Amino acid sequence: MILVVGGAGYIGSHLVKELVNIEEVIILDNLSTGFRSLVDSKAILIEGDLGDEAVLNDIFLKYPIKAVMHFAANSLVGESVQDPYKYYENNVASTITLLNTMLKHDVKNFIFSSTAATYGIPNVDIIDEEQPTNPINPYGRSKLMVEQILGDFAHAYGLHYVVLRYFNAAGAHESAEIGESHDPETHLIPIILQHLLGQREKISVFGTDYDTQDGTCIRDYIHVTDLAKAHILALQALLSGKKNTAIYNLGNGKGFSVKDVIDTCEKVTGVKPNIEYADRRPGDPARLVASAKKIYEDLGWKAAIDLDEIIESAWKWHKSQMN
Ligand SMILES: NC(=O)c1ccc[n+]([C@@H]2O[C@H](COP(=O)([O-])OP(=O)(O)OC[C@H]3O[C@@H](n4cnc5c(N)ncnc54)[C@H](O)[C@@H]3O)[C@@H](O)[C@H]2O)c1
Ligand SMILES: O=c1ccn([C@@H]2O[C@H](COP(=O)(O)OP(=O)(O)O[C@H]3O[C@H](CO)[C@H](O)[C@H](O)[C@H]3O)[C@@H](O)[C@H]2O)c(=O)[nH]1
Repeated sequence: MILVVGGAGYIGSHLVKELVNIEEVIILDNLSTGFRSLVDSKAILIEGDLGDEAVLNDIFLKYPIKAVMHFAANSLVGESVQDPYKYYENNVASTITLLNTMLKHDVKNFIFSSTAATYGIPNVDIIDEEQPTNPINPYGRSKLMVEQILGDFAHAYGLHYVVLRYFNAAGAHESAEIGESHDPETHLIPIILQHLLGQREKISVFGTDYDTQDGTCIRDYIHVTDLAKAHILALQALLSGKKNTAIYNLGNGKGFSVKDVIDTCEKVTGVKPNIEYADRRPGDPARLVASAKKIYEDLGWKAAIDLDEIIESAWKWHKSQMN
């Protein structure tokens, strides 16, 4: 049985949809940003907080948990600058409670959702895991702190872990039963699609004077189902003893500018957008593109879904939400 913390959220629910086919799944989620409706009916959902030791103890006593996959976090960069306590409390302190309780019950396999934000502003075009980590906001720092804690816990307590640093997660499940639901929504692709469905007046492009080909920021968009598959390979590597500790980037290895993404959305949907060119959003690096070579070499994982398909899947989901 696998415990998925934050399994009612966007990325966690997509992982659960794949994982229920091969393992029994129990989800712990406080539904602060997640939704009961995203949870697969084959999984057990416990509504509770990951910082609540009593709830965690009950779970580890009652269920034979082999591994924990930890998606739960607050993850809005701007909010983390305004309210760092919330981020260090939920993303770091509560994660320590989770790790400590796991270890007390002799559960030693852990998969952690980290982020490209741990790299800060990189000075290379393609980022591999050897690049220095230098996060520029409390959100990125909270994730890097947990990565460092995992290293120390592995050394001292024999914890086995895989850290997955996602670049820009996007898209929806092929069934269109689940997809990206954040409230408020801050991510580029859902914002564009909501606009094209008439739910927003316009799209604001944040910054046109970056040192990139068309002046807008470049990102590496990765489909949630590709992310889910990487988690399953990481889980199998931990459970089989093939890997004890590892850090991997998860991305497509291809960069698309904000303008490229808007153009692709227009092509996929056939709807013309209303675009406003606005100032830069604070804290945005000009370019974040992954090298995911390491996880390919170690576990054979490679992203399979390209930007057109990512947007097609997201469009299908957003249209289904209109009804
Ligand atoms: N979305 C992205 O592009 C992206 C990129 C890099 C990393 N990440 C990381 O991936 C993870 C999942 O992101 P997401 O976009 O699915 O976010 P999300 O907000 O949709 O999901 C997070 C889930 O965790 C739950 N949660 C939060 N705090 C909790 C707590 N204290 N106890 C129990 N449950 C709690 C929420 O209710 C929600 O269901 C996060 O850790 C995030 O930092 C996301
Ligand atoms: O309305 C919008 C929304 C976004 N953007 C731009 O589109 C790009 C992508 O922005 P997103 O908000 O979709 O994604 P981020 O790259 O900011 O953030 C993602 O990557 C980060 C790592 O850098 C974190 O991990 C975070 O959780 C994750 O969502 C950025 O240049 C942003 O400025 C716009 O121009 N207009």
